[in-house]
Amino acid sequence: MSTIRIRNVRPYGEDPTDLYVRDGVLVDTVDDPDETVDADGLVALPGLVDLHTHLREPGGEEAETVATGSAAAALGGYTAVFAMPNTDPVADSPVVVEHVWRRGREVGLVDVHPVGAVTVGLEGSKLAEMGMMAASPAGVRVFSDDGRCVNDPLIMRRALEYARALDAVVAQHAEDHRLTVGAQAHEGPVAARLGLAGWDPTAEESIIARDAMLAAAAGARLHVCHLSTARSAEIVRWARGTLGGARSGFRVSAEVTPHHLLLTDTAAEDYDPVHKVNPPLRPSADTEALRRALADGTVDCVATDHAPHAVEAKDCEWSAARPGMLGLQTALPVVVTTMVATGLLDWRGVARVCSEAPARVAGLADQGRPLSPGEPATLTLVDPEAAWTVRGAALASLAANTPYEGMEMPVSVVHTMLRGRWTVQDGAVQESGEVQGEVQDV
Ligand SMILES: NC(=O)N[C@@H](CC(=O)O)C(=O)O
Ligand SMILES: [Zn+2]
Ligand SMILES: [Zn+2]
Repeated sequence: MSTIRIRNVRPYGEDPTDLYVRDGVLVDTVDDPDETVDADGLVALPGLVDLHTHLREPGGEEAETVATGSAAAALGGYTAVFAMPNTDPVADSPVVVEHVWRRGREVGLVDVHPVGAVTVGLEGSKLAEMGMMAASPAGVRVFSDDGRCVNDPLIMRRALEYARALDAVVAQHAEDHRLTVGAQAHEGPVAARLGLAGWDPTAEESIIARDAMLAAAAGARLHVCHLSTARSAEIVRWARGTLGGARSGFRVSAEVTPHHLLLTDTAAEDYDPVHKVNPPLRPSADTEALRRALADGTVDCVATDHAPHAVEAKDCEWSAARPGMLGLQTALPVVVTTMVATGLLDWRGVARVCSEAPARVAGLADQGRPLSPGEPATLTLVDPEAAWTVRGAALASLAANTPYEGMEMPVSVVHTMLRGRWTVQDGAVQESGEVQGEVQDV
């Protein structure tokens, strides 16, 4: 492998320096590097890690594939993504998770870690082969029925007990489905005025409280997917403190999506299903509380919930449309808009919530690492001044369902590097077509 000098770069937005790479690892210095890149004051961050991505393969290849989703991820500054199992077939067995994992390695743009389903077919009634998925080459350590909630408390308890034994985490899509039958938008004055059936926030909050208690009793790790209300954050805070206390092994973590930090329920006023998402967009009091909870560490990290949908699934009346929106290429700029421009986080904080914390939640050893000698050369270089305008058709995803169409984003990802190899240079994907570096085998 080669040696690289990245000149005049600002790690975490701090003082300019040079970074050196040898054989995929950051080193103190290199004499006579094979390649020199002038970063011209770009901000360097550890490669971003997304705990919540829908890559749609297998079965949904009209909306996204491992290849197109990996390209979108790399362009967004990501070096690792967790692919949700609500595919067709569902990723509830070693054969499906291995397929996704192998495709990720073949594409080679980001580390693709399959999330295993908690229950067979996401049906909520019978536990999936969690142990077999954990033992497979895909080394599954995150389990979720995302898209659906593990609603049955006894199944959830058993899943948490297995997860604890496997040193894995259960990521819950917190939604009591009994409370959201037919729900279309956040239950409140906006939905009432628009004539859309309300999605009761208690459906989310009650499951988070219940799961925190089940996880504490099991001494297990629970991760809350796409937390969306102020009260949900309060419950996580309580679970960490009062409930957490002396219980060994118990830990609750939580993620918030960029769209729940920026957009509010009034977005539905245009009846454009591009704004339909699960959980629904909430009022501004919630968005603001979520920003504060992310800043103070109550919410650990940002996760995109990148949910590509084919035109047919979105180009229809609101109630018939599928929920979900694109996120990988707009996540970092939205975090800058909502958290950095508002003074809630600096670039160190962005590295924490977009890279270090998600890597820690998922137990990744070689992602979310400091930008220091001896660490993997896995990073992204961001131009903090380069604004761009979002065009769904120009994004790398096969689908175009971005809620930010025509919106100006304040920063641009310029280069992304995975273990010493450029996956993106000057905003363009560098195709590799082969497995690069070491992906954590088990
Ligand atoms: N978020 C969504 O609205 N949709 C997700 C499922 C999910 O994350 O619950 C999808 O798979 O499309
Ligand atoms: Zn979900
Ligand atoms: Zn999801």
